[in-house]
Formats: sequence, C-alpha cells, structure tokens
Amino acid sequence: MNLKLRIENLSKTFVMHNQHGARLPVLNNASLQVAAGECVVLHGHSGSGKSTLLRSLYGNYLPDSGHIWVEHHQQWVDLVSAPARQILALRRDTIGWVSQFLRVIPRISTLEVVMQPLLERGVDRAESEERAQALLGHLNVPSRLWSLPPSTFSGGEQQRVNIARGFIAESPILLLDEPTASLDSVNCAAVVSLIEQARARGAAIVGIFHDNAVRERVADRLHVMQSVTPEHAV
Ligand SMILES: Nc1ncnc2c1ncn2[C@@H]1O[C@H](COP(=O)(O)OP(=O)(O)OP(=O)(O)O)[C@@H](O)[C@H]1O
Repeated sequence: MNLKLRIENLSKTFVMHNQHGARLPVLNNASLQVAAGECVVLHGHSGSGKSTLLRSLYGNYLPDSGHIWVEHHQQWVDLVSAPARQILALRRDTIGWVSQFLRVIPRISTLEVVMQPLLERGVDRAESEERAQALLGHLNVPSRLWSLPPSTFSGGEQQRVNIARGFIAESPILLLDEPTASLDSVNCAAVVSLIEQARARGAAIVGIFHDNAVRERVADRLHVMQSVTPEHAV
C-alpha cells in the first residue's frame, strides 16, 4: 500500500481559559492511515471531532500528543512537530484544503484567486490561467464573473471558486471540509467528479460529507470517530 498520510495516537483537549480552565477532550489516541488513491470519510455525530481532526491535519490545530506523518517530497514529515516554515511548504506542495468557505481577498479577480496556488508552485502564468478557466467552467461559474473579485458573489458561487482554488494544484493529499454543502445537484455532481478524478490520479483524500448520497459515492471507507469521555482528558 502506497501510504501518503499516517496519523498515530492523536489526542487533543481544548482548554477554555475564559471558562475557568474547563477541559474538553475531543480526540483520544486517534489513528488512521490513508493511501494514494483512497478517500476516507470521517464519520461521527455532531461534536465528535471531525473538524478538529481535519484542521489538525492542515496544521490549524496543534494536537497535545501523537504524530501526523505526511509524505512530502518522498520523505515523511511529522506535521505535529514541524516548524511553521515547513508547514507552509507542506501546504504549498503536498496538502490541499477545500472547504465550503472562501477567504475573500479584496480586489483580486476570481481567475487570479483560483490560479494563485499554481503560481506559488512556479507554474507559468499562461498554463495556470488555462487550468483555472477549465476548472471554473467545469464548476459552472459563468465566464462573465472571472475578471471580478468574488467578494460580491452568491454563497454558492464563492463556494465553487473556493473549490476550483482547492483542486487546481492537484495536491497529493486533499482535505475536504464539506465541499458540497449547500450546492445544487448539478454543481454537487461537478464536485463529485473532481473528487473522483483526484482519486484516479492517486490523491489521498480525507473528507467530511454530511450528504449521504455524496458520502456513499466518494468514500472508499469510513473512519468512525471514537467517543471521548472526560476521564480521557490529559
Ligand atoms: N477552537 C475550539 N475551542 C474550543 N472548543 C472547540 C474548538 N473547536 C471545536 N471545539 C469543540 O470540540 C468539539 C468537537 O468539535 P468539531 O467541530 O471537531 O466536531 P464535528 O464532529 O466536526 O461537529 P459537526 O459535525 O457539528 O461539524 C465540540 O464540542 C466543539 O465545541
């Protein structure tokens, strides 16, 4: 098995300093491995820690203990102990993040927003622009919008711009945080086909999907979140 991601014994407890130091254990020794070409869907009730795990895999949350081994340029790097500079390199070259929310950058055109990850990797402008156009077309974002900043777009249009931006770099590892939430069935199918293409090219995918039909379509397997009781707090 060509593993791309190895999560070992990950634990995370939120400590709320403004609530008299209340402790909320969320992850307790979570372990998971994801191979190239595999899509693992995180499964569990609301509050079971799916987003916490996914955010930890992108370096947004720092676990208390455990390891997140990521294959980065043919070497295993532990995201938990990696310095900030290396996390930025991992995000640029190895780990893609696709959520339903676009972090809007004022005055930058949609085309520019979408092609930015490729430009950052050193791909030339003409090729980046061509791929951005192809993706925006695939996701039914009308071409009259491409030269405009997405800040005034509808929620669904912004979501699709964000999805195009997340998929354009063809990252070896993709983290998908409900990318189809609130999309209509046509656009949902367009996103599902991007996920299937990513799997076919060998991406290792971890995602959260609340829509049963989408989950059944894309998941190779489910990772069931373990329930964590307060006595597991460290
Ligand atoms: N930054 C934070 N600070 C404090 N508590 C947090 C933080 N992020 C998440 N939590 C808590 O951790 C628990 C798990 O939240 P998380 O968002 O990971 O769950 P989830 O399984 O993704 O839920 P949902 O399906 O509702 O999105 C929740 O009880 C939540 O309140």
